[in-house]
Amino acid sequence: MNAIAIEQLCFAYAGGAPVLEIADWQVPQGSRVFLRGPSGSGKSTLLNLLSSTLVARKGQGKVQILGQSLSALSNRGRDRFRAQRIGVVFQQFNLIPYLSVMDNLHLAAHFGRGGDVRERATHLITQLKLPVDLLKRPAQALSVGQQQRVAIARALINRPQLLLVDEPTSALDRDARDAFVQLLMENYASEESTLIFVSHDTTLAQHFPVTADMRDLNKAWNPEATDVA
Ligand SMILES: Nc1ncnc2c1ncn2[C@@H]1O[C@H](COP(=O)(O)OP(=O)(O)OP(=O)(O)O)[C@@H](O)[C@H]1O
Repeated sequence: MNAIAIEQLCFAYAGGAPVLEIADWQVPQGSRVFLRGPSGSGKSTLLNLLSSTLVARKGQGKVQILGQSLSALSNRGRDRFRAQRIGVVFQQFNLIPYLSVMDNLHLAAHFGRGGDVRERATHLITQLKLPVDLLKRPAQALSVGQQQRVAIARALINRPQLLLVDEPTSALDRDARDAFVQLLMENYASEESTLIFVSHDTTLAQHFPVTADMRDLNKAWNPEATDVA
């Protein structure tokens, strides 16, 4: 099965010209894809459509995730689908600062598949090489690197089949970036799990068997209309 199947997508923000046009893009389950592209080429818009934070309206084409058409779901159905099947690590980690690490993980699990959250949280934190007593600390009392690991734990707590990662490494130095990608790969390895990793840092592409470039994928991208990073 494909983890992602896009057909005739032509997405515009309200009142604007199309910013994302993808005729056909399929990502088989189990793929690990490095997604690159200049600033403004539509990477975040694409990730938001894949996570169903944005939805292609009628006539804007088809986005299917794990065989499910996202526009066929109600808002509530999409929220449930996202919580149960998709994990995200976005640029801001979006941890709730005053809640403990455990409560942040509990909150994510509450909207997901359930099960023994405490045991799974402890297991993930250990796997991510963090001390277990960190679970009791408020998220705001952690270093940036620790918050990043907790954001990975939160994304993995519901055992997502699709993981979307958007440049969480931009604040880190080169060695820390490589370590982050390695950590992700080690902790998110199964034949069913699909990873889409967006970054400007092309040196990270070496960790991925497949690279996709928005300049090829997005026919609406016009380099003259946007600033190029
Ligand atoms: N909320 C929005 N409303 C209107 N236009 C938007 C909105 N968000 C993004 N755009 C436009 O959509 C296009 C693609 O932007 P997007 O943020 O997806 O690119 P990106 O490749 O992620 O860029 P960056 O690498 O700088 O984050 C740009 O022209 C941008 O100005």
